Amino acid sequence: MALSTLSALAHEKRLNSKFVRDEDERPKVAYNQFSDVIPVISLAGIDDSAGRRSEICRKIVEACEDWGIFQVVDHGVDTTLVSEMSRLAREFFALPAEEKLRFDMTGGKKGGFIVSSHLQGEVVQDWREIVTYFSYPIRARDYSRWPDKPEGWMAATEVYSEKLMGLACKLLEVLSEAMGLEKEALTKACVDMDQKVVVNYYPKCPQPELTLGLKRHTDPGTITLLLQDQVGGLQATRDGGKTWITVQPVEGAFVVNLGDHGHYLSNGRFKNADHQAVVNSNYSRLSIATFQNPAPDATVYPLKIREGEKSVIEEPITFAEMYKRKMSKDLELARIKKLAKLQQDQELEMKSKGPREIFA
Ligand SMILES: O=C1C[C@@H](c2ccc(O)c(O)c2)Oc2cc(O)cc(O)c21
Ligand SMILES: O=C(O)CCC(=O)C(=O)O
Ligand SMILES: [Fe+2]
Repeated sequence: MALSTLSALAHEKRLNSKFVRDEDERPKVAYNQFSDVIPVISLAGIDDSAGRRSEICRKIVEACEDWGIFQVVDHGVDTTLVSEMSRLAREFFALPAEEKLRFDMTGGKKGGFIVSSHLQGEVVQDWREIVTYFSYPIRARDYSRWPDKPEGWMAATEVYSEKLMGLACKLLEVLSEAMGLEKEALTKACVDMDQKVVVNYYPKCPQPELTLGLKRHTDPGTITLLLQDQVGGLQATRDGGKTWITVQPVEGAFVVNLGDHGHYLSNGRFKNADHQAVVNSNYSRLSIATFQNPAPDATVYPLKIREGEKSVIEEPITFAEMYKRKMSKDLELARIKKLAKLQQDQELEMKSKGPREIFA
């Protein structure tokens, strides 16, 4: 059975088996057990080179070296626009299934609505619905894949995309300077920057301890700006998934995280944040991720290799190739995991049966 939306499953008592994760992948920390280790940085005064700028830049760079994640407030994106975006996004997910499915993107359509994972071939499903649209470069926009409901959504998303592109470029300027390069170095390395907006909706979940809203990953692109509501669920790890922290939601803030491209361009100096989203049975949750990616044919190679360092990348490759390799690696890992699980189940079955039953 193909999944249409999660609404029906959300009302069941037990979690549908398609969403049940292996024990090692299940949440280790609650969605609302917040940590304050991820810094919240005010950008007020960032354009004033004689004033607070150097202090702000220092904090941003420290956070990128430490976790690859920080939050920004006083970022200059209008608060009314931000709350309009959240309100309209929530209204979209509250539409009847057939309205959302008018934008169904199964079968590889570029943008629209889909349930769960974007990775075909994943064995276990993520407990989320998404609506996504490609906003930059402007010439590549396909408005027929942008939802036309609720009213006002399209106009709000256009302005939102433009403002977030501006904020992302400003943050990349800070990181370029920290690498001892010209301000535009990172944006230039993206050639013609792509932007993709993914709105994640995580319905209430009957057994949240068995599943994830979005499995552990690093974002592939340069930098991601995430707007989250006050529920909580975004988690990060710095030790390969042994321990996790839940990011404290801050009203009106953007969570900023670096992706693989940002990590490689800095030759590993800036971390690509390793993160996931957990769900809960009390509240549904909404987050809006704005991915800033390089153009597919942009070259991926460190912009600066410090003395005594080796490049983290063997040879220059295109972003399209980097993305393809990441996807195949993710799928290969999923395949190995599935095989290992099958084998383990078979061994358990053999052990539970006596030799007479097996050879009978
Ligand atoms: O949905 C996501 C999450 C994330 C991601 C990308 C690639 C992976 O292999 C992975 O495990 C997670 O970043 C994204 C980047 C995009 O451009 C689109 C997405 O839908 C996503
Ligand atoms: O919803 C969240 O908190 C995380 C979303 C995310 O990591 C993503 O969309 O890539
Ligand atoms: Fe992510």
